[in-house]
Amino acid sequence: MSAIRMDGKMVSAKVRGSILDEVNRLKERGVRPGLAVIIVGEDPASQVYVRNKERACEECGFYSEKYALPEETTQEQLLGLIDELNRNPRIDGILCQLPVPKHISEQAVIDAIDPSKDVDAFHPVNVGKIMVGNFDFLPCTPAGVMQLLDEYNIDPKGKNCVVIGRSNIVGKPMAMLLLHRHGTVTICHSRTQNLKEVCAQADILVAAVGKVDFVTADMVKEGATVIDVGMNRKNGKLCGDVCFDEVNEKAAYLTPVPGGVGPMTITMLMKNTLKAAKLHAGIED
Ligand SMILES: Nc1nc2c(c(=O)[nH]1)N[C@@H](CN(C=O)c1ccc(C(=O)N[C@@H](CCC(=O)O)C(=O)O)cc1)CN2
Repeated sequence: MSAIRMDGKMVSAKVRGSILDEVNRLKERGVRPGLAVIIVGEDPASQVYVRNKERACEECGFYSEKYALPEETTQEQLLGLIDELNRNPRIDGILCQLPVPKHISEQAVIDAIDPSKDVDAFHPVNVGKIMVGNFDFLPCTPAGVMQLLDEYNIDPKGKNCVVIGRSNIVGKPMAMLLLHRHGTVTICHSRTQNLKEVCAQADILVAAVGKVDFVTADMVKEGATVIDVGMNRKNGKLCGDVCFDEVNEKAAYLTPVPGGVGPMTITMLMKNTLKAAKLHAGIED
């Protein structure tokens, strides 16, 4: 039997609808969430993501500003812009699309964003808050995965959860969020021994590796939930880390690429921006 597809587009549309409702209510109190999106250089995939973030802002009734800076932008110039946006009261959320060009330090950019406007939740202050379980914002991709699990009534509590990948953006925070929900979590990476065996024990398997067809059916437990966070290209076509057709026959739940975690990432950004606006306006949840 084929796996149930976890439909990120459908869940996103639902969440964005409820965000728009809340934005309409906030309008009456003179509050409109504002997001500034910065992109440096011409990376084609980043341009697509930034365009989709602008569209999501429109859909949710947010105010937005986009800063498309040339590849040669210096780190000083970029930090100068972030400093201005930190002080701009119309802007509740700031993000710089990653990756940035090599001559710019990604960490310096992240560190420069006011933690109260860090809607990516990449700033060390927000990372620390997530560690202790007392956070304002959750990183968008892991938060999107958690929302998808909730929508399909998949509770990580007491389950074996395996995350493949240990990036600061996805792998590490993903593991933390599953742990907060009482999952028994293992993080795997390039030096993990017996990777196949470890993955095959997973009730919930999250692949965030960035390699085409990395997760094959023999790595998947019968009836598992498989979440594909990969964003790769095979013969020009977008695909994830999971060998979809074969894993589809073994898993109980599976996210497609495209249409799974990706749309959720942008929707969670909207959720964080709404939260930032409410925090700045002194409105409790
Ligand atoms: N500042 C940030 N940079 C990056 C982040 C991030 O969360 N913050 N994550 C990724 C890219 N990303 C968001 O920025 C992202 C990736 C993919 C998608 C998405 O919707 N994918 C679609 C397919 C889109 C396409 O046609 O290419 C899907 O999976 O259906 C959204 C956001 C790295 N950088």
